[in-house]
Amino acid sequence: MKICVYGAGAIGGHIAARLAKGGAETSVVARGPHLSAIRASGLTVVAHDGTLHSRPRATDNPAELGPQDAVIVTVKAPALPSVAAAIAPLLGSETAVAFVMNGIPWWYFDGTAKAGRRLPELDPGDALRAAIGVGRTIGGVVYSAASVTEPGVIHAIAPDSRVVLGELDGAMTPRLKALCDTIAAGGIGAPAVPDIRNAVWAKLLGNLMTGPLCVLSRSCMEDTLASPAVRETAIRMAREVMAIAAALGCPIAGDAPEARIGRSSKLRHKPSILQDLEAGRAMEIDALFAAPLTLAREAGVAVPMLETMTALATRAAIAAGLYTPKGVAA
Ligand SMILES: NC(=O)C1=CN([C@@H]2O[C@H](COP(=O)(O)OP(=O)(O)OC[C@H]3O[C@@H](n4cnc5c(N)ncnc54)[C@H](OP(=O)(O)O)[C@@H]3O)[C@@H](O)[C@H]2O)C=CC1
Ligand SMILES: CC(C)(CO)C(=O)C(=O)O
Repeated sequence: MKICVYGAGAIGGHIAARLAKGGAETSVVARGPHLSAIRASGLTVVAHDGTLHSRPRATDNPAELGPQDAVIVTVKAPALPSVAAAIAPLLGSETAVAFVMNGIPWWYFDGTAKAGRRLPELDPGDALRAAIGVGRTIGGVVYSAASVTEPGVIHAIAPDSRVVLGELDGAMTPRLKALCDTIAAGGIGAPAVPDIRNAVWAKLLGNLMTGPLCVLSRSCMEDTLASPAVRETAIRMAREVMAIAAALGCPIAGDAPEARIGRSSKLRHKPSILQDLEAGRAMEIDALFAAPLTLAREAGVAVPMLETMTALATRAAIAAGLYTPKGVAA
């Protein structure tokens, strides 16, 4: 398959490395010093199962790459309008576009009975909807703990990295299977699921139970969760996320919050939203904090711990000049 990873940072770079390893015709859209390094020396990913080195075609100009079988979008949410503005040359009549990101996605209601509903802050001006369209779109989440440690070099430390993909209407289509198989050929899990919104909420659980706390502590998950009181707070936040997800018909299966927090507290990973704060990059407040709480309020689910912690973390983002409230999170 001919696949372009759009925004080959920590997550996209790791996925691109897996695609290349699995034999896909891989290209990346990147920019700045990271792009220069990939062009000069290739992409290096230090992963739990060894170091992957590949030389994908790399550019900041999608027109150089032309139409793809699939595009995997892995930018941070605030960069999505720039993707909408530039993605056209990558799209042929059959190109699928998978969004592999954290948070409530722009397409959340598409493929459901509430298909007309929008969360405008996630796709301002319907730019993605117009440029890409719902028909091309595949939903995705990723389990990973990755960072760009120097231009061209990514450390992906989680031993169980996986990409979960699903069609918006739950169909098990050939294009979905082909994309999952191609990613899996590179040595990471890539299950296709019939209930991608459940996967979105299951992943959000991880982001919401540690993200706000780590933003406040400015520390990695292990250090943040070292205190029993903080761990207890994280467990209460996890229970609140589970309550929202259940109320929305997307129950989160799997381990109890205690076990999840136990695993997180062993990771010396700074959540990507903290990486953004430290690097002075626009933060994914709308997708990770504001939109889930909007949905909680609409569903009538009380989430006092999440309200407090996300409000404080949002305030830190505003104070750092890395987030401008659009109404819902103010
Ligand atoms: N890092 C992690 O461990 C995890 C992250 N996630 C999620 O995955 C998604 C991606 O995160 P992550 O990989 O950490 O983010 P990164 O910032 O590491 O990667 C995004 C990359 O996209 C580039 N980019 C943005 N806009 C453009 C553009 N218009 N043209 C070219 N390149 C562009 C960025 O460049 P620049 O740096 O110049 O802005 C950056 O290199 C997010 O939704 C995140 O929440 C999910 C699980 C774990
Ligand atoms: C914290 C983690 C690894 C999982 O919740 C994540 O998704 C992130 O770094 O953004």
